[in-house]
Amino acid sequence: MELLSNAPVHRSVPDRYVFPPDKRPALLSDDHSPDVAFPVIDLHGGRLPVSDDHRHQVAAEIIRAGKEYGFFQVVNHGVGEGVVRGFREAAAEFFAMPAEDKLPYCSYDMSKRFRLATSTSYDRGETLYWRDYIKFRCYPASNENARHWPSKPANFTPSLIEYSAAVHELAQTILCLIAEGLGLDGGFFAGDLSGGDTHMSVNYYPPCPDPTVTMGLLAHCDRHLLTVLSQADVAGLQARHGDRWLLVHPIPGAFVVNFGHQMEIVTNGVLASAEHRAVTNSAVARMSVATHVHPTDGCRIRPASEMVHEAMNPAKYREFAFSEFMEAYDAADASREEVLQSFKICHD
Ligand SMILES: O=C(O)CCC(=O)C(=O)O
Ligand SMILES: [Fe+2]
Repeated sequence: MELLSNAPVHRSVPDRYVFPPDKRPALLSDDHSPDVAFPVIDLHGGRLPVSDDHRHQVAAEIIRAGKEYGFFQVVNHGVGEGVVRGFREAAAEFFAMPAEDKLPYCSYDMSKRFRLATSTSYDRGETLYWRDYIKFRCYPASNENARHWPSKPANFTPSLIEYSAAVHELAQTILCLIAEGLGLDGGFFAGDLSGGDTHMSVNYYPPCPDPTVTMGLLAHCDRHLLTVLSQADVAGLQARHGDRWLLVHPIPGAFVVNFGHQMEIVTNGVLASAEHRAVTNSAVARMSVATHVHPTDGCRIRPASEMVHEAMNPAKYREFAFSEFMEAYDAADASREEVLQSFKICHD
């Protein structure tokens, strides 16, 4: 496997990374226009605000942002700066290791519990994406999960344990606020809907000599319930809003939050999962750390009864086990419409 993180610095983009013009990342909109910034929500330290009024206000902000964009950023979220920095540094050190140290982890076998690869497994076309990544289960830090984590660099495991526990707590707080904002019981998403092992993707995009002809990551929706992503201070993430791709402007220290397919299905379409993708830049390497909250494999997924009204708003999706969705997602190469097709109920 040819890793970008071990390649010599490229002076031009090799042909195998050059996309045909219709697949290149031209922004469909003016991303500088001030009216299209994704909402930034202050979480007041990350614990659930105690006063009901205050909590309702934050919950309402989240639902407003979620309905309009499917993406928002959170600040003052309670995850310590040092915790984020600690894991980001360890992950960056991992990508910087010599090829021979990384070789044992290289694999395209999606069942591997810790794997390093380049490009993506979801686009079987010839062109490669300008990206290396690691994927693994990051929480809980059980023996079953932790024994697959790399022993080098030495600070990888301790910093991951701290980071994942803090992001897990933040995700649960956000899920609680989402539930309350939708008029559901605060614990609605606790339990099986968010109780699967949490997965992590760390994406590494080295500087690219010509970002206009390459892509970092293909357009996709996340397959699980909720994503909490750190992109630090380097831009590259774009989210679809209507027919436009908008840049998610980096705010140092903030987390980007977006909904996966399961959130869209459980809320019967109210909180839709937005497509997103990553573009490259020529100046600096970019690293994003995406934490994906999963249902348990056997969890039965269906639109919540509170979100369904037989006459006015019938269920848009049939019931299924989460593991069935995972298989359909792989088979559909992550294409939003194709994957949802086999779970939709037609009402006409
Ligand atoms: O690099 C990014 O900002 C996007 C990563 C992403 O969408 C993912 O890992 O699912
Ligand atoms: Fe994603």
